[in-house]
Amino acid sequence: MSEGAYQRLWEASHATLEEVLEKEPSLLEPVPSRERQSFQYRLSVHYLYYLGLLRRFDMTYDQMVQPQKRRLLRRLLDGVAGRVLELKDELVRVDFCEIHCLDQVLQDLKLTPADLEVPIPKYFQLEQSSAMKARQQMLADILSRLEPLMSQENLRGMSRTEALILVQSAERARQGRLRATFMREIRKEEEHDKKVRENGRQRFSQDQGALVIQKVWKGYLQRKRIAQDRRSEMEFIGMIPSPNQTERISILNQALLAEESRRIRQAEKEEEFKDAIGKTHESLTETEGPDMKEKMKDQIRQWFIECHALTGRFPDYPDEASGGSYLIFADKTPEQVRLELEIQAQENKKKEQERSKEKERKKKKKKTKDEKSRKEPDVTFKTLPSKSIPIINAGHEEYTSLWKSRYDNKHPSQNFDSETLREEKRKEVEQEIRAQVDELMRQELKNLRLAVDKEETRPLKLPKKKAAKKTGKKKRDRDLTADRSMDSLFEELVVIGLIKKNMLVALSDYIGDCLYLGSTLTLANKMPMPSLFDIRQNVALYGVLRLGSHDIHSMAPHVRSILLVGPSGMGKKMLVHAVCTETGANLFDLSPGNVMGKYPGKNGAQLLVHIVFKVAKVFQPSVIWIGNTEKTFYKKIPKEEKRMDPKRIKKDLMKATKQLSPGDRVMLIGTTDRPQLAELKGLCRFYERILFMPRPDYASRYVLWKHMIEKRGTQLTQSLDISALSRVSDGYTPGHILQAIQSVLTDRRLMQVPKKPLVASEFVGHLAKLDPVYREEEEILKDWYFKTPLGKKNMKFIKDQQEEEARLAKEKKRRK
Ligand SMILES: Nc1ncnc2c1ncn2[C@@H]1O[C@H](COP(=O)(O)OP(=O)(O)OP(=O)(O)O)[C@@H](O)[C@H]1O
Repeated sequence: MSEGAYQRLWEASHATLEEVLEKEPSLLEPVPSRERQSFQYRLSVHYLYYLGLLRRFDMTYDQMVQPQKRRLLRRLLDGVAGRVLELKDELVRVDFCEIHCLDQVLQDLKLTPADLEVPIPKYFQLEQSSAMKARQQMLADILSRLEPLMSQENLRGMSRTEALILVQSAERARQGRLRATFMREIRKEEEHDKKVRENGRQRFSQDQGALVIQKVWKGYLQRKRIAQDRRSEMEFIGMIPSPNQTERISILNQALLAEESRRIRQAEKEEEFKDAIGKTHESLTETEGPDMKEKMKDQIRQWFIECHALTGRFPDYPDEASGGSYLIFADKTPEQVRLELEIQAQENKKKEQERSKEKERKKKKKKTKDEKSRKEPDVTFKTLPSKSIPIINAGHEEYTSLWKSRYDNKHPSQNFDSETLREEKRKEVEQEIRAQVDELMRQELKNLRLAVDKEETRPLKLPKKKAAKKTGKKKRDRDLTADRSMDSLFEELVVIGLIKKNMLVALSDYIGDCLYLGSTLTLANKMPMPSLFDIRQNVALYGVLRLGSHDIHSMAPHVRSILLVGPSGMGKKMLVHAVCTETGANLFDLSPGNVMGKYPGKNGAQLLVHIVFKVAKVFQPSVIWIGNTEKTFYKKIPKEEKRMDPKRIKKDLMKATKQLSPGDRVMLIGTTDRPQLAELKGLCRFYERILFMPRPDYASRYVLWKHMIEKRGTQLTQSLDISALSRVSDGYTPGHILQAIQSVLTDRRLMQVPKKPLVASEFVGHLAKLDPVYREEEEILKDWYFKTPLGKKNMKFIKDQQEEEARLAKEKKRRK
């Protein structure tokens, strides 16, 4: 695609954005609880629109070359991502759960399930800072240094006798196998001879023989032709993929190459632009600077004189904090400026008085409100004020005023626009020169006062520094490792095994299809369970988008920790690794098993948590993974685990997590398959979001089988009934499915596939050897989930709804 194509895409996105922004204020109006459904519908529509915008802005930002436009696009992209996260939070508040059935909205907007996918901005990986890359290199270096040591530890010596026995048994096995093959062949020959002797040879005439051969050959040819016709028809109607993959792959490769070459051009143009920024700044300072300086001085002098003529005294010079002499240039008379300054001082005083009064008033109000709410629960829905909308608005305005109505929009240039750059830089230079002029003019004003009014120096009004808040914040915690460098702490954590190298796996590798009938199930009063697709989206929203960019993190509602709950093999660990891969985050492993014995002693746990959080914050983004997190929150520690002391770090962990603030890109991810063993309150208080992962449904199992088999390098054929496999694998997790595939598709079997196609029955035997997720286990997990705060709310909401429906039905009956 060309620069023009991306320009058109950008224009189309802004047309949609304008529509959405117009409707934004309507979401802020409170809506009574009975209109919950329509409110949820409006929220969903906005959510889907913003998701689409995020996808398009990401594509345009990734491929557009013009550096000034890219800067604006980046702001818009981050703003829209922030808004998506805000809307997700709103949806959770309205739906009382982490999954949202958007199938109906999807249909109404004429979108496809692929539009529900949360796009991960490509710049997360492409624009990783040099510091992040250096850190990854450092980790690789340390690990490579440790590797020989570890492999030496693992290498167990072998005695001479043991080695001899091993070699002898291998040799005997080889000879045995040879002899067996030899004997089998002899036996076969004997059997064949015996048969010939018994039956005697069948005699055919020449014609009969020719007939037999023709029959067999023609039958074979016809069968082959029919299979070919059938295959090409299926390909034609799109039921099976075309075997000519090379053509498809070469087209894809070409597209990828074109994208890559645009990225290279981006880097070149960015370099040029950076050069131009410096040069423009210099040239403006040299050419226009002196003029600007003189003009400013004249204007300020004029102001001094006018003020003196009007009020009989020289004015106070505005201090630096309030913008210096810039205040005078904002189209105001000197009198107005002076008055404003005085009024401002008075207002500040008033505000402080009012604030203290308001606090008292609020306290009283809260009391009465509490009493009221106890009497009549009145639920209303409205969205919270957004942090990202002002940023999106500003970006949209900049686009409209600067880029929308350009004459060259049809064939836009990839070069930067020097006029726009000069305009921007002029403002900057003006500010710098104003600061210098202010300094000079303050001195001049002092001299004038002395010479004209014989006035000694007036005390300069310094803005009062806000008194440090006494209430609330306690003293900052003591730094236990103040004398250590960050690099040495990092190295220590790697050596000790608390920082690990994450497995490279993309979030898109977490396979799973979405639930297509969510709304229908809800209408039938059946609670839809999260699909693997929902889980992937939630991890993208809570984990990846928040950690990937500092700007998005500080804009989005703050989430410090998430908990993944599901049976073993559901891919919890895989998701943790995927978050690290997509965002380039460090992986800290604070699982109880891994923490055991590290930093022992009374204050060891405190030191451990302190170092981990310190390094995680400095080298952000970071993921702190707590596997088997139920152990850290055990209700009762089992006897056999007492030695491990799994709750050792709990207190310090909770304290340190609370201290994470917006902008600290550190996320705690807990994983567990037995949450019922932990104390519910502590676990739910610690983890802000809980994502429940039940076993996969039919649709997900279907795509899992298909993808996993294809990933092993085989083409699916008609002989393999994936649908049947998906049916019989009900109750099995993706981990089980993967295990079954790995056991069947050995290298040997893969080589045989062209001659002997795969069939479903091959997999069933291996699957049957594995233990599925039993109904009881799943019921326990579900029961646990409905005891969590959000689960409880959900249950209550459904119960209320059912009661309401029953009441309405009764009333209807009575009326009849
Ligand atoms: N949705 C999925 N798509 C592709 N692969 C998956 C999926 N879910 C799980 N897997 C694969 O299944 C295997 C098991 O997953 P993983 O170890 O992450 O599960 P887990 O839930 O953490 O298990 P445990 O609770 O036993 O630690 C991994 O190899 C993972 O790659």
